[in-house]
Amino acid sequence: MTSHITESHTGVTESELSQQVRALVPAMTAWRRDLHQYAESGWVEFRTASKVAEALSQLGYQLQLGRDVIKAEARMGLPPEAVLREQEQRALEQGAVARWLPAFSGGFTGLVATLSTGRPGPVIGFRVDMDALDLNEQLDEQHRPFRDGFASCNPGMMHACGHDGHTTIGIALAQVLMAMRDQLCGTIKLIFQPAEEGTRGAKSMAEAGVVDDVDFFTAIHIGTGVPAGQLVCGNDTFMATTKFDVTFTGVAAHAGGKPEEGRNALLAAAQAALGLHSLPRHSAGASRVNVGVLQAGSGRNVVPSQASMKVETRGATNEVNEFIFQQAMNVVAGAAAMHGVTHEISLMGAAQSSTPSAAWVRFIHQQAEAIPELVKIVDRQEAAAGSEDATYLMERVKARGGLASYMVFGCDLSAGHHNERFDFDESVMAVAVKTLATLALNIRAFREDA
Ligand SMILES: O=C(O)C[C@H](NC(=O)Cc1c[nH]c2ccccc12)C(=O)O
Repeated sequence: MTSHITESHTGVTESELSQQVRALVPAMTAWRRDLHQYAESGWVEFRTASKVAEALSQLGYQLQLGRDVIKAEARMGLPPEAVLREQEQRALEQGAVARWLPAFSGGFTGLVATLSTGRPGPVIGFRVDMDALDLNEQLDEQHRPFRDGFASCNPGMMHACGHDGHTTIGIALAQVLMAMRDQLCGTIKLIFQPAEEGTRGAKSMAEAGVVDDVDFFTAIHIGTGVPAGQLVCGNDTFMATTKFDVTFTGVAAHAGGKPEEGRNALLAAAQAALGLHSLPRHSAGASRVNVGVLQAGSGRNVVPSQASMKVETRGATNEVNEFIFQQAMNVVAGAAAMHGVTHEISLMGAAQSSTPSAAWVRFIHQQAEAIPELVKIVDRQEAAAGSEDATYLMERVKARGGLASYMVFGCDLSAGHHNERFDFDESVMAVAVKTLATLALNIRAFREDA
């Protein structure tokens, strides 16, 4: 760990950093709107990742790409091969930087950019995510991205969770830190992650070892209901979650003439959906179940032989989620048995719960006090629980003796996350860049027992 570092505060003035960031505001807006317009869902962020690679390589960062930062077998919820190929081609047509694409081909759309200062000091890791949601953007004049001509041009893909902002923050942070590298020590690692939605990407980056040398780690999010001007230094409300698909396979038959020869997959799925939503709870904390998709059958007079469901379980702790998930497996198997059909389960995504490191949260809190735009700084929030696969990276850092956190930068939103009218006040990006740069510039001042 890094508590032995005793050099004094770097004395970086807020105004110098402010100037750097202010100069980048027009570029940040342009970046964000470009990424918003060419929204790419999880594992197909070919254009996005290539643009990030091009920008950071030009800045002089050392890059690790694709398979070097993503463990193939640990990826979850990957689209079919044909979709990956088609989306890569589309990215090329939409201006992806061709020379980087081979590294990302086949669903390896992540990268890590490293700045080694050459001066002794800790490794600081910042994680941003790059993927859009599977959602059609609202196309009307009331929605600013449409009005101002930067609504998504990719059907069924929309940045409705702010990851276009996160990616932009990562790029701008890279610029600021490179410009101020003489005032930095140690090593900065900027982690650009694919497929956060559905909690599918982070595990593969954790298992590739991208944070194994990281002493101080934070992931970030904007919005999530936190008011503008507010910073949450150590968000700790993430639920553990398991995402899975179920397919039921029965036997089709004449619904009038020989129904007894059929095995009804639709009824098995319906039975399972009701059973899943009536699972017993756990005394150790909150839990959730959601059957988000159920599709079955092929025709009115045919006993349905096929059904599929997309399901998620969540729990306040890993233990609660595991309990709910195991119950869910029993329900699915039971429903299949009732109707004499077979079933298959595919794991599509997962995340853990994780608690930020108290000493690092304290440091973030102290450093954030110097950012004038932050009018309220809190360590944690009681919030409607969501999930985050950055928890895999947090847990990996902590398991190796590093400190980890998850910061949320509040901002005004036009609609809730995952809504087709979602948009955010872009000024939050500069605030985030300033705050994260401050952490890196002042890391020498960190004290375990401060
Ligand atoms: O499980 C997922 O697919 C991830 C997705 N994650 C988010 O929406 C991020 C998120 C939700 N709630 C919060 C609160 C703070 C930061 C980030 C978030 C979710 O919970 O559905």
